[in-house]
Amino acid sequence: MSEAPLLNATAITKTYGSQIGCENISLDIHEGEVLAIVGESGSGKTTLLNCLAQRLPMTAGRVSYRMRDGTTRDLAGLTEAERRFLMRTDWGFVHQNPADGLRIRVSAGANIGERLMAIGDRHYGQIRETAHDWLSRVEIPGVRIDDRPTAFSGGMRQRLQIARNLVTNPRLVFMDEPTGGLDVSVQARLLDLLRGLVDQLALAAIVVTHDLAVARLLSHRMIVMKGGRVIETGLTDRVLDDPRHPYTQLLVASILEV
Ligand SMILES: Nc1ncnc2c1ncn2[C@@H]1O[C@H](COP(=O)(O)OP(=O)(O)OP(=O)(O)O)[C@@H](O)[C@H]1O
Repeated sequence: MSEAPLLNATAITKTYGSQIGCENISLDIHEGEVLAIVGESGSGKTTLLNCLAQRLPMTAGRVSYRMRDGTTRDLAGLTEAERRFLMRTDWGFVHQNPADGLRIRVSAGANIGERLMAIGDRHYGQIRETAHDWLSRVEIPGVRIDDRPTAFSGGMRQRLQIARNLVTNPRLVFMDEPTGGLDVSVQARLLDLLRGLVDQLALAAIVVTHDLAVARLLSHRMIVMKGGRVIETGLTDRVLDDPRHPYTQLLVASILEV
């Protein structure tokens, strides 16, 4: 892992009127590191993720990012064009609902190809070949390349969304409950696939999940949120095997009882 963090967040707060979304959160993420954000419903996980990914304006705080050219930039200072370019190239965002991250009316191949075209690729044959290659990497048969995502199962759609995000070789991928809403057996397979891709590509990822098994399998480090605040943070195995905060102890115990 490189020493300077890829992304640094300092004292992030987001309020919705008088309602606190998340409060005074600071964190670092390094290249190739997977961070899980866990906590009960309403604890502020999605709010934090969306602030980090610049999808939601923060009430206070700062996010800086080490760009591909090596310079570290305060993301509030990016121009709209720079911000869009960053999101299309170096970042990915995997939504819980694949329909939010796909263009549902165009083919699977076009869903992948579109990201490549957005960064300037113009060679149709090459784009199609890359799309084909990515479909097989996410275990979608190449013969389905011209099918629309509407003809896919939930698991296939989610795998397509992942391919669409990874085709530009991002260094950081944000994921909001990537296995939520799928059958348990489909979840397990998707999680396996995700873990393989994250390893192979040495991706950094920030993964929101309420499922501690997802955190255990995917992440190196985790933060536990409650009421908009971080109440515990540490290496995933340490937090899950030896939780220190009473709330984390409760969270871990409730899973073990199931
Ligand atoms: N658009 C909004 N307007 C007002 N309050 C909001 C809005 N979005 C979130 N909140 C509030 O902010 C707090 C954090 O919500 P958030 O969705 O970030 O939690 P979460 O941990 O992601 O929950 P879940 O797991 O249910 O998605 C909650 O109290 C929620 O009601």
